[in-house]
Amino acid sequence: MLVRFSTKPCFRLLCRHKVPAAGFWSPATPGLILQSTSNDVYQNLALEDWIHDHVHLDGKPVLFLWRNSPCVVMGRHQNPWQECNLRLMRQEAIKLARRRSGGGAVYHDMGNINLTFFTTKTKYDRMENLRLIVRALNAVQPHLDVQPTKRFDLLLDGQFKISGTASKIGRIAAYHHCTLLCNTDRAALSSLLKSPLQGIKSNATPSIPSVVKNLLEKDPSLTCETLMSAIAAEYAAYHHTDNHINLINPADETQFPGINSRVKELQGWEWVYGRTPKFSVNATFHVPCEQARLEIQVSIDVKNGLIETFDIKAPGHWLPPEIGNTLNSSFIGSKFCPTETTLLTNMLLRTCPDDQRLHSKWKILCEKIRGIM
Ligand SMILES: Nc1ncnc2c1ncn2[C@@H]1O[C@H](COP(=O)(O)OC(=O)CCCC[C@@H]2CCSS2)[C@@H](O)[C@H]1O
Repeated sequence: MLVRFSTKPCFRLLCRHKVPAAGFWSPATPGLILQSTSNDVYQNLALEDWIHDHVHLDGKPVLFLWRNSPCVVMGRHQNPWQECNLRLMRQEAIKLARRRSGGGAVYHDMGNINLTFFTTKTKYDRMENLRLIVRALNAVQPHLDVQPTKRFDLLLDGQFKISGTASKIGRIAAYHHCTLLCNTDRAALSSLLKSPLQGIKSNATPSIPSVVKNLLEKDPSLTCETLMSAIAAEYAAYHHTDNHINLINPADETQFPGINSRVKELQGWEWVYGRTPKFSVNATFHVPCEQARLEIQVSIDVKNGLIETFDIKAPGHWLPPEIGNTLNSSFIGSKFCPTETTLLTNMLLRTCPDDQRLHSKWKILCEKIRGIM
């Protein structure tokens, strides 16, 4: 498979808006294949949106190939507390991203390839793209049994999911992006995509869990690089275009003006957590009390990631009602987030009477509350 690499496609000739010139791009080429040099999920998602918003795709579809260091990418209308194990993600420094397309939450690492098919809205065709991937896979390994489903997943051997799809359709442009599991850490995938929380009520989009498999488990001689080259070659053949893979750096503000502010937005708490559809949590904790265990109930409403109502129900002999009320009202308006809860708790402890027993109860309670965030 002969795929040539080069680094500077010229976006000026492609763009709907004026951007600085860079490198080469033949306007006669009926398509373009790009590959990101970055493994940062926020930069790659920002580049997708940049291309969607700036590039003139009429008669020039674009295929963008990218891989990320370990992260979870949820859909635009999802609830991260419901979809993933946030505590584990923080512990392992796994990034969390919210994409602009809908659908469920997936895990990415360097063993997972992402493919984004950009077209005009009228040329948008997910099944055509998936069939192209299947042809590419069969060109590398004719014995692979891979089929697209009605949900636009790709299944290996009729049962194992190897690819999930999502898309964004704009006024003029559209993109279909999908994953391809080559050699992903499946243990990490399943532990990170499992929320330990019960008792969340929301209208957020739920993910549809599947049994997944890596293509390399089927054929250990495959590599992500071979598969990307095969897909690029098939894309070039199908679109009668050059099979150059143009390497691009999404951090390059001179090629992609405004990209860095898009990256910042995608990294921000307001986008990742604050865009979660309104939800409520009901949790029950047990706290030690003399030789017994007491039950404490907490109900929280969260809107835009901020606590809207907070109601803690604890036996009056354990937590004096006026302290419970202070806790309830002080949480209102703060972020549903453990760091913010720690700050709040420390501040409250400084203002409350110097009662060591109360302090320790308060700390236990706040630790439990942090545990659900
Ligand atoms: N990387 C990857 N690939 C395929 N399937 C996965 C992956 N990670 C997790 N899963 C499985 O899919 C379900 C969720 O399926 P569900 O159908 O709910 O969601 C999706 O498939 C969304 C795909 C989004 C693709 C985008 C392309 C570029 S940025 S992300 C999850 O619970 C796991 O069982």
